[in-house]
Amino acid sequence: ALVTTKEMFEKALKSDFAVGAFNVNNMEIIQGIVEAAAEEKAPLILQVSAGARKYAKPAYLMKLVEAAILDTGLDICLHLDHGEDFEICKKCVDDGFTSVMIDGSKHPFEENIRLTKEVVEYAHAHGVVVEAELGKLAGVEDNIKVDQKAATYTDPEEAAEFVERTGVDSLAIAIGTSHGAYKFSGDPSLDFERLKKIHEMIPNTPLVLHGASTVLPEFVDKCNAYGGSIPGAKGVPEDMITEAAKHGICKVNIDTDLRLAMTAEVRKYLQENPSDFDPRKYLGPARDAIKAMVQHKIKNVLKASGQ
Ligand SMILES: O=C(COP(=O)(O)O)N(O)CCCOP(=O)(O)O
Ligand SMILES: [Zn+2]
Repeated sequence: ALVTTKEMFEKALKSDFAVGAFNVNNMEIIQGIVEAAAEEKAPLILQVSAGARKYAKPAYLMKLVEAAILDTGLDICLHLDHGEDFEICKKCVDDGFTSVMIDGSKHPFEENIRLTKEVVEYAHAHGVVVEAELGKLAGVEDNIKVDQKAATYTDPEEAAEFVERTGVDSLAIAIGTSHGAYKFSGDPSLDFERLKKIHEMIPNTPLVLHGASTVLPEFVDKCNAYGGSIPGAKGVPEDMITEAAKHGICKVNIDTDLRLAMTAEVRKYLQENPSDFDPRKYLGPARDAIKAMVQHKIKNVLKASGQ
């Protein structure tokens, strides 16, 4: 069935695992992710950004997720990723999403609170949970661009006041991650001291980590070997994600690692099979690559198998 994150986050908050939140925008990506979660018997969040809604059209995405539930019997949370304003959050609540993010992190503190409260009121009235964001991620990813200088990490005291005043169900925090494939110019590092302080201040609030892709070198190399060019791409080491799940992180956003796995596979297939032109020939292996990546994340990084 379509479920909220309430139950899965209650469990994740008490244990050392985190729930994978994977971005979707087409059939093969949804199928690959869902098959992996079904095999791992793991809790699952499928998340749709504004860009994905524009790309695939809301009706298609909703029906694909309903089909996934019909096909597997899985409980799945359908989540709006980075909702910019009340309107898109309302639209998704009305469309049947079970969770929405209102990302007010680019606004001043008081405006972020006002906007988040407005969404919480509407969503809760319809049985939908809300994720908000405090602190700014750096980095670039489609519509999500934050100038490095303005990137400021989450303040633990502000986080406590924010959660108290908004009633939000989960909080996305900034502790050094950023969207996309170029997260660090130097050595990767997360501010674990800050994470522990935030978790101490709001121990009952599930925390969310955006920009949590590892940008696995194996897939960067594979992309580059078959016509790609993404030198210097670097993400968050997987052991840091596993560690973060021990200190309040309950939801881990992963998009870039899926993109790399899928793109590497398509590049490889097309280069090795110049006479093929049946999309099933390369979208099939791409789907398998998504499934393998998600299974790896659930099993070895999020430790969410069987949860
Ligand atoms: O946190 C993440 C992904 O982090 P990652 O890049 O480390 O996978 N997200 O919220 C995904 C944002 C995707 O937005 P868009 O569809 O506009 O490109
Ligand atoms: Zn994000």
